[in-house]
Amino acid sequence: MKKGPLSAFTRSPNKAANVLPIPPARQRLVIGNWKMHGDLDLCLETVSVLADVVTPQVGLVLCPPAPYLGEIRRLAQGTRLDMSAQNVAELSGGERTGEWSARMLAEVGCRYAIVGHSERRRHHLECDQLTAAKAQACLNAGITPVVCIGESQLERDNLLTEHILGRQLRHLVQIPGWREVVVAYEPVWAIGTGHAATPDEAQAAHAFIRACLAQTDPVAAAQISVLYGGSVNEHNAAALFAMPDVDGALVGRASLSPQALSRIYTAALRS
Ligand SMILES: O=C(CO)COP(=O)(O)O
Repeated sequence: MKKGPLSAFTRSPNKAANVLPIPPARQRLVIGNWKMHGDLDLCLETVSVLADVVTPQVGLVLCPPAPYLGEIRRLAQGTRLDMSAQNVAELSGGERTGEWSARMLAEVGCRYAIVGHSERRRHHLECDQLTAAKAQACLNAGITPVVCIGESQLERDNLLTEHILGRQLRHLVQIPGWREVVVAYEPVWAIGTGHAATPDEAQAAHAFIRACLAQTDPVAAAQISVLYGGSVNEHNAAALFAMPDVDGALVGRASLSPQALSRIYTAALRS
């Protein structure tokens, strides 16, 4: 299904009452999360290198620190590049100095927002409930949340990976709009370490994520995009993208090199 050239939207509707429609192909995405790195020069260089690389087949999303969203928007105008925020408030407004709402992100051209990144969970003590509330706030404003989940090294060592992923997903499926989210499997032990999950490890986790979601809605589970994040680079990307349940990548450090991000994107395009 992932790589089929035809989606349900391009086939003529099947009138037979007892035949399920063919689900649309999953959206494939490469997202470059700069975290708290970058500057105006990187905005210019990244858009210059990537603007002509993007095709409709795979989304390419730049996720700079919030102060640079306006600059990316200006530079990327008229291209197929999309933009994401790294964080968003769960509220639609109010007395919350230093926060911003999903509506504001939508207004300045963000199509996505990352929620529940392990660095937010660790340094800002964000929990599963708050992450789910942020995801719903995004959906209410017409933004697609990229919901990060993943286990720590200690949890992995104690064979708790499935337990942790299951808990994180249980909270997610309680929001009404969960079928519209993008999930990013980001094992904490792989983030910033240079040790990515192997393709088989990523595939096993992604299949488990889909199986968990299928307990609530099998059709939605088959259609949701599940990205892998954690030390993705231009050398390991193609093997990860070859896995049937890996629909793209959330790239950290390597996205600070526009050339590396371009090569990762090209690997996604060829998968
Ligand atoms: O956290 C990540 C992306 O959100 C992954 O970061 P790295 O690619 O630097 O490991």
